[in-house]
Amino acid sequence: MEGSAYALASGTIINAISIGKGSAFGVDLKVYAKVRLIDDGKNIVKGKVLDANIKPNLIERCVKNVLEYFGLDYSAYVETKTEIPIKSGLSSSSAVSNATVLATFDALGEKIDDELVLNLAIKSCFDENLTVTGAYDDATASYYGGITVTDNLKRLIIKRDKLKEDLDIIILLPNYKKNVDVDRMKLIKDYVKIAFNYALKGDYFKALFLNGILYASALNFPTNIIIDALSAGAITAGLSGTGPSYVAIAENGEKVKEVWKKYGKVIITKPNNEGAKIC
Ligand SMILES: Nc1ncnc2c1ncn2[C@@H]1O[C@H](COP(=O)(O)OP(=O)(O)O)[C@@H](O)[C@H]1O
Ligand SMILES: O=C(O)C1=C[C@@H](OP(=O)(O)O)[C@@H](O)[C@H](O)C1
Repeated sequence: MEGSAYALASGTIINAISIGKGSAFGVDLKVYAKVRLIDDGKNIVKGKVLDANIKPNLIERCVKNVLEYFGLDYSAYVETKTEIPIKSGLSSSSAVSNATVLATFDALGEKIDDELVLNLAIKSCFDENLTVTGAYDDATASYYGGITVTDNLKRLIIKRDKLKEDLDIIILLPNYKKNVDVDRMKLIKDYVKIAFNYALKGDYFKALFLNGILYASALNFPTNIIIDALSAGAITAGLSGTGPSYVAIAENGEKVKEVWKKYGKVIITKPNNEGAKIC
C-alpha cells in the first residue's frame, strides 16, 4: 500500500504566539511525502528526509499517529523531499506534517476528512515539541491554500480569503539564528491585537507589516530590512513566523530581491490558493 501527497509553506500575516490568534497565507513552495505501508503486525515505522540533514522524527510520528488512530499495527517507510527552507519561519513543520498525514491516508485508501488530517498533523507537531499554539493558522494556510485568519486555541477558522496570483512573494533567508523567546513575544500582545484587527477587516498587507515590525523588534531581528523592501516598491513586508526569514509581497519581486540580496538568499515565488494535494 503506497500513498503520496504535498503541502505548502506558509507566510505569516499574524504570528499567533502572543495572542493565540493568527493569520497566514499559502506559498507555492511544497514538501512532498511518500508513504509505504506493510501489513506485518510489527509497527516499525522508519523515515528518511531525502534532501536535508535533519532527523525524521516528525514524519515518523505523523505515520504512527495515523496508524494508531485507525488501530493498525502496520510497519511503514516514509520519505520527504522539500522546497521549503527548514526552521526559517515558513512553517515547514506544519507543511511536512500535513503532507505526511495526507500521504498516509492515501496509502490506507481512507476517505479524506480535512479536519481529522489537520488535527493529526497538529498533534504530531505538539508530540515533537515543534509548536506553541498548534499553529492552526500555518496548518490551515498550508492545507487549504490562500489566506486563513484563525483562533489557534479554539482551532477555528475565522475567515478565509485569496491572494491575487499575479503578485510575487519574496522570501529572504538571512543568516540569523532562530529565536523563539515566547515571554518576549507575549510582551507585544496588545499591539499584535491591533495588527490582528486589520487582518479581521481584510487589510492583510497592513496586518503583515505591523506584525512583522512588532515581532522583529521583540525577537531582536533588524527592522530596517522590512523598510528596505518598501523602498523597493513592496506592497508589504515583515518577519515570517518566529523568523529568521522575512516575507514581502510585490508586483515586481525582482526590485525587492535587488535590495534584499545583500542580507542573504532570496527566493521569489507565488501565492498558492489551492492548498495540499494527493499526488
Ligand atoms: N522536509 C522535511 N522532512 C522531515 N521533517 C521536516 C522537514 N522539514 C521540516 N521538518 C521538521 O520540522 C522541523 C522544523 O519545524 P519548526 O522548528 O517549526 O520550523 P519552521 O516551522 O519555522 O520551519 C524540523 O526540525 C523537522 O523536525
Ligand atoms: O508554534 C506556533 O504556535 C506558531 C509558530 C509561528 O510560525 P513558525 O513556526 O513558522 O515560526 C507562528 O507564525 C504561528 O502563528 C504560530
